[in-house]
Amino acid sequence: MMHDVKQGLEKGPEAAKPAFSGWVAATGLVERWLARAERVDTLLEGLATNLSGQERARAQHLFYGVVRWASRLEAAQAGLMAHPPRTKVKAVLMIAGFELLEGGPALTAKVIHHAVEQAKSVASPKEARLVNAVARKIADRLVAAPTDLATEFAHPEWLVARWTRQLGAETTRKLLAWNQQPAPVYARWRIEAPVPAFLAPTKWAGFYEVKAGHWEDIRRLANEGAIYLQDPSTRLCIDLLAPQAGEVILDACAAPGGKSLFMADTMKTGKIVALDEPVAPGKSDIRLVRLKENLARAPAGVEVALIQADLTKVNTVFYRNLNLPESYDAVLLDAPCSNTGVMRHRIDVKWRLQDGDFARHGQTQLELLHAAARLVHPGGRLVYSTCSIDADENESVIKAFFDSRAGGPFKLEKQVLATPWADGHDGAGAFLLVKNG
Ligand SMILES: C[S@@+](CC[C@H](N)C(=O)[O-])C[C@H]1O[C@@H](n2cnc3c(N)ncnc32)[C@H](O)[C@@H]1O
Repeated sequence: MMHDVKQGLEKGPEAAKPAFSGWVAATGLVERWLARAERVDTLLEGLATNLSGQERARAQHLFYGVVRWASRLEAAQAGLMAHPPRTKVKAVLMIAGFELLEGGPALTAKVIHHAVEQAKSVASPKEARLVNAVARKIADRLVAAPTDLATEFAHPEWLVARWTRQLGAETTRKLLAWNQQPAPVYARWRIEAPVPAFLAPTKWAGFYEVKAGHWEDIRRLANEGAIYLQDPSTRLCIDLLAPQAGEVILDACAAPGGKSLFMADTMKTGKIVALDEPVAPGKSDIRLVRLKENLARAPAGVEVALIQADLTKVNTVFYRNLNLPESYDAVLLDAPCSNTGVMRHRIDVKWRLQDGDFARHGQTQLELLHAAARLVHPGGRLVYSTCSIDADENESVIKAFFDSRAGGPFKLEKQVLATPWADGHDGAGAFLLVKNG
């Protein structure tokens, strides 16, 4: 049977839905990722719904594994073939390579046999013979001990060099090893009801680790609003902001709304204005769709308003014209960032990131911070937060703010910097700035 590049992906409602295996679905995902550099989360959203829960989990596991280890898997097949294979065949070899890395030498024969059998249908019998010959050499290369951190942990060299300069080699190794581990799924429990047994308590109050094999239950609980899937690190900025009942709060970079909902759950009564920038032409509006869905789940006592605007371009008249407050008891600025604290979840970030991005983000973050600061009531609170572990996006932004005139009325009350290797969850930065009364 021949499949096209969309194997395992939805082709529209009219298309027949054959029951693909997770392995075959993973080949389709890897092929598209290799061919067009589509984002991992976008590709997964399109994964066929006719896969069983187990096969879906398998597809995701293999796809994530390949993306996590991409540079090492690419290096293992480099120069082994006289001509570059079709992307489909490269995808087969990369999945087999990941299984070889994961399973170790004891599984070599089994993994290669399976990959060859799959290649016969996914690609062609001739290409299956190529897979058979090449996969053996890949297996030999993958057992050889890597000589440097970037190769060993499949990260870009420049990023490893940057972290080594900032953190030292030992901590960088811990961070790299952390990033390469499959991430547990965490749920924040939102309702007054007994927590089901497939949610295991964690040391972070209100957060539970989802046990494997319960995806349908999780989907149902999320749809019912009993849980919200988010990492325990998300609590840090909310704890600093400490939303109070009856307050009027601006979530200045709100989409997809995980923290808006967290604040609404914490305050139980009051008002949240959730702002995020308009969707650029040709871009997906999925984050705003999710924001709307999440705001709709806020407790009844919390009034919510959603606005699409560029925070840096609107002034108080804009809010007044919308009948919204011109200043707020508290403002959360959860700024766009490099995502270096969440690379265990956002597995393709490292392949997109560039060295210059840190300075670029820092500049944007400072502009956003200036804009957010203008919207804080006298005596009000402003929390600046990122999911970055980089000082250029955390301490340096706060320092530049206090070095400017806009920082004058504010005092830095408290700051939290979470790092995965020390805290055991995603990395994050959060800074509480209080405005003079
Ligand atoms: C880290 S995300 C926010 C995540 C969100 N707080 C949550 O917990 O779900 C940063 C957000 O900032 C938004 N953003 C970036 N620049 C903006 C701007 N100039 N004005 C408003 N929103 C902006 C992005 O669209 C993105 O949704």
